[in-house]
Order: sequence, then C-alpha cells, then structure tokens
Amino acid sequence: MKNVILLENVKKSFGNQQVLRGVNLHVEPGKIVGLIGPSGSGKSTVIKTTLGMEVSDAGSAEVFGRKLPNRKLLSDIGYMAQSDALYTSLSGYTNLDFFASMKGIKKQNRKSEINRVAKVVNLENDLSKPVGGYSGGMMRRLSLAIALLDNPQLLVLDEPTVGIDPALRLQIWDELRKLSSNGSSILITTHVMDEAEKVDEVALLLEGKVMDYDTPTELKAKYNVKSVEDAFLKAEGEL
Ligand SMILES: Nc1ncnc2c1ncn2[C@@H]1O[C@H](COP(=O)(O)OP(=O)(O)OP(=O)(O)O)[C@@H](O)[C@H]1O
Repeated sequence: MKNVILLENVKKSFGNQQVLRGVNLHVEPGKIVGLIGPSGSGKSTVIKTTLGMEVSDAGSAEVFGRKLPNRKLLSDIGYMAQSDALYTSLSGYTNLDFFASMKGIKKQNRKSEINRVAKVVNLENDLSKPVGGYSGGMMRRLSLAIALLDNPQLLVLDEPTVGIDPALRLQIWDELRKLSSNGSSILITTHVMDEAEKVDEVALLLEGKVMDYDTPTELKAKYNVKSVEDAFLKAEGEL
C-alpha cells in the first residue's frame, strides 16, 4: 500500500462557511506528517473527515485503502482528539484498562501495556487517582497514552502536546519517532512550531487547501527562510 492516508479533493462546509475547499493530502507508511495552519483553518475538520467522524461534501478520504468509519480498522488507529474523552470519575488506570479492552488487548497483557504507555507520558505514579482530579496537562497525557496503546499502525493526534512541559514533549517525540521507525504512520497537528521541524513532511493548510507539502528542509529552502514558522508566515503573506 502506497499511502496509509489518502485525501483527494475533500470539501466540507458548515452552513454557508466552506472550511475545506479541496484538500489533497497523503501520508506514506512510516512517515510523520505535520498538519499546520492558522487557528480555525480546518485542521481538526481534516482529521475528522479522514476518520469518518464528519461526512465530506465532496472528494474521497481513505485510510489503509478503505473508507472510514470501519470497525475493523479502528483498532489499528490511535486517535487523540483535541478535547479529552475520559471517564473522570474513574482512575487513570481504569480508563486505560477500558480502552485497552476496547482495542482487543488480551487481559493478561493489559497491565504491562498500560504501564508502558503510562511511562511514556510520565503518569505511572498517578494512575490510581481519579481522572477528575488531574490537571489539564495530565488529562492530555492520559489521552495520548490511550492513543499509544497497542502500538497502532496509524496515529492521528490533534494537538497532542498542548499543556505539556518541554522536557516531556521531547520524551513524547522520542516515542513517536520510535513508532515511526517501526513502520507506524503519524498525522499530527500542532501549534508548536519547533515540533513542525521534527516531522518528515509538513502540510500547510491555508484557505481550505493544502497549499504546500514538503519536508521541513525543502520548505525552508523554497521560502528562503530559517524556520518552518517563517515559511508558514511567508506562505500566509505575513512576512
Ligand atoms: N461541527 C461544526 N459545526 C459548525 N462549524 C464548525 C464545526 N466544526 C468546525 N467548524 C468550523 O470550521 C472551522 C474550522 O474548524 P477546525 O476546528 O477544523 O479548525 P482548526 O484548524 O482545527 O482550529 P484550531 O487550530 O483552533 O483547533 C471553524 O471556523 C469552526 O468554527
């Protein structure tokens, strides 16, 4: 399979606001693709139409060569939404255990897998606490740990590092890189521009389209700037 994600000419309006005006995007196996764009440009909408959570008005969206939603494929995808979908009255451990069982991880393997993902996000000492008492950053970390369960073939992460300290961010990026070197693909949205330097390909979402798609190095060369942030600003016409 050439592309794990393939979006062709995807269009989406909400009422009379056209948010996506013909989005083309692909994610190849083992690649980390960063989707960046101004607030409100439609990054989450791209993700939701990819995963079949929003129905597009036109165009096609395929994951692993299939249209979503598709129950069978869902267990191969780790998705982290922008807002946390957690059971706040339950402990971190029980949340992880619930999602681990949803993903079909066998009971005898769950404990070690839960401890592994909790360690990646530094939550191993907070697992017995109820999630309702977690800080915002801790909830983001727990959501990310849930997405990482069972080393999915595809990770789709919507702003995963908001509210996460720089040191832990580095640790998380190490884990994402490890996953991708083992063949997993990752589509990630971010506002943190130094994270956009770490991806394999950057997709610039502007005016409802992917205006540019290239490696960070090529993008910087093309716009003759020193950072992805400046390339982004130049593409936006702000530099
Ligand atoms: N379900 C919906 N109903 C109506 N409007 C929506 C809906 N979902 C998104 N929108 C609108 O579509 C636009 C794009 O939203 P989206 O959340 O995709 O942007 P984003 O690039 O992810 O933004 P941010 O970076 O701020 O998270 C916004 O103007 C938003 O108000």
